[in-house]
Amino acid sequence: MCGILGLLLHDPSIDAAAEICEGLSLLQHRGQDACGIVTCGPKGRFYQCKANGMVRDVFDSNALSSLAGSMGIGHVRYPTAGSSHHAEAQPFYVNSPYGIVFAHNGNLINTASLLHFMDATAHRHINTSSDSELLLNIFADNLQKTGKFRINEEDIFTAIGGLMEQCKGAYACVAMLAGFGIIAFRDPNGIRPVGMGSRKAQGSATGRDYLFASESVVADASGFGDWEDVRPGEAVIITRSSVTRRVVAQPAPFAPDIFEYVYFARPDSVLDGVSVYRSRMAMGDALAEEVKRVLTEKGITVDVVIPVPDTSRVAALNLAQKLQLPYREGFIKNRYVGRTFIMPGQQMRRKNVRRKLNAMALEFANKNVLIVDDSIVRGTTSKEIIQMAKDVGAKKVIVASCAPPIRFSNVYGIDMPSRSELVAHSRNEDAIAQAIGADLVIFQTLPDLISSVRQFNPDISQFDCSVFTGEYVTGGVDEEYLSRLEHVRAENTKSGRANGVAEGSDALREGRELALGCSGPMNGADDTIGLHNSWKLS
Ligand SMILES: O=P(O)(O)OC[C@H]1O[C@H](OP(=O)(O)OP(=O)(O)O)[C@H](O)[C@@H]1O
Ligand SMILES: NC(=O)CC[C@H](N)C(=O)O
Ligand SMILES: [Mg+2]
Repeated sequence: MCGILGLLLHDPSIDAAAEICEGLSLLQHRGQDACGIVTCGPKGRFYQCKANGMVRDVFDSNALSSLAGSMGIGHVRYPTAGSSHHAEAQPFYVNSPYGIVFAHNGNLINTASLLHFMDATAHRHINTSSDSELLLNIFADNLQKTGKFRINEEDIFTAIGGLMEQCKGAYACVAMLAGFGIIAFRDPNGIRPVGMGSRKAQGSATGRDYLFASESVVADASGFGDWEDVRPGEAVIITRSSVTRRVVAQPAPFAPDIFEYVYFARPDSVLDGVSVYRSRMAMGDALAEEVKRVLTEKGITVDVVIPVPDTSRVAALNLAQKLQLPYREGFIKNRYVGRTFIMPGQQMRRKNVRRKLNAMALEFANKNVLIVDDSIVRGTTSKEIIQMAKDVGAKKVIVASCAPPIRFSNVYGIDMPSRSELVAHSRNEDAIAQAIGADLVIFQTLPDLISSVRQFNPDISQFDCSVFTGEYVTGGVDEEYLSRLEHVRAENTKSGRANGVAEGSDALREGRELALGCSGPMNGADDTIGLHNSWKLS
């Protein structure tokens, strides 16, 4: 998952960079590997700063002060395609036509054919293995076809409509055209979120500032109101004089990814009209019923409910209240360690669960504990914390998951391409419990998960639940595709090790070279591309 952001301030004399940076820090939970900002300043010039690292590490006041201009876009990255090389940090830039910068959340599934089209027909060079660079070049190629000296909104809608015909997969995107404005669009199934808000501009009676962001939390924090989701298949173009929006895609089923509500999004965000917080409370309520049923059936009693910080807290509290059981924060989280699931490499993830969570013996000793987590994916977290709970004297450890068993690859922006790394793949519940060392594991049912979210917006008729069902709403993901994906991941893991590259290092992201090939960046660092870099790329 990545976070995207676009900002256009009404007053051209105010710089947007500091506020974009603030916004990106509110989206940090969506991507910890790399981040970047590009602004557009006087004479339509772009100024960029992007690098590997967290927002607080990449941007300091010097970097921000050299990002001139009252409009800009930003990105936090969690790679799913290509590698984690800094050359794939976003936003991406192309100088032709018009000067475009671009940032993407999601993942394309037809990169191989798009790459061939770029090479054989469009004759555009793709310099990295990132699917986002490819997406940008499809957009640029479509704009180029207008052949115009200056373009207008109609041309942009046509270009994005064309892109939506060509590109398959998940994409929520923001773009900026030099001296023109900012643009957001969302794939026809609306798999990934992006919304927009506005506020009264400082010192102006009628002027307004505009924001695009992956999540509404950014709008809340910076005083933007009138939050609205960009609709599936819709493009929104904001210039200093107008806001124009249009659905440019052929109708397709609206299917936002349900995993945003389970894990990815911040609880204080509202996505597609659903409060993430409320949906997690509902997940806890529904899971309580399932836990009660299973515990009664098995004749097991539980003494205490313990959440796995952070994401499961909301659901665990509701579950405990529903079951009238004590709720205890038995695991204390080191606030300086980020999310472990989105860290690169299994070794790093495993090590960081231990660094991040500490079990308080007092809350575990001689008790039957019910540990609640939002999801069990690779089982990295559960395996470690169950051992920790046992080490401090827990009698029985039962694990309850707010999500059903995850048995299938994600191809829409979560880095889970290979089924074999999922602990629930080819395992029933007893085998999962055994694999993670639990006495019992209880999963939410899929209908209960869906109704926990859908009850807050019945207009959402379906969700992308592919990680639970293996059904992919975009089509184009068959056994051959998935096997190839798994093969590529296995090969890359092997070759990374063979080259002596440490797991989790910059040079290796297991298996992310899907379809785009492995051509490295031509120039090593992006400061050769003609932008005004405020920061030397690491
Ligand atoms: O089974 P796994 O592969 O371990 O993945 C699932 C775990 O990873 C996530 O936690 P993470 O530490 O990323 O974030 P959080 O602090 O927001 O819970 C998620 O909340 C689960 O705890
Ligand atoms: N998680 C995402 O949204 C990733 C975006 C893009 N596919 C990349 O790898 O950079
Ligand atoms: Mg967690």
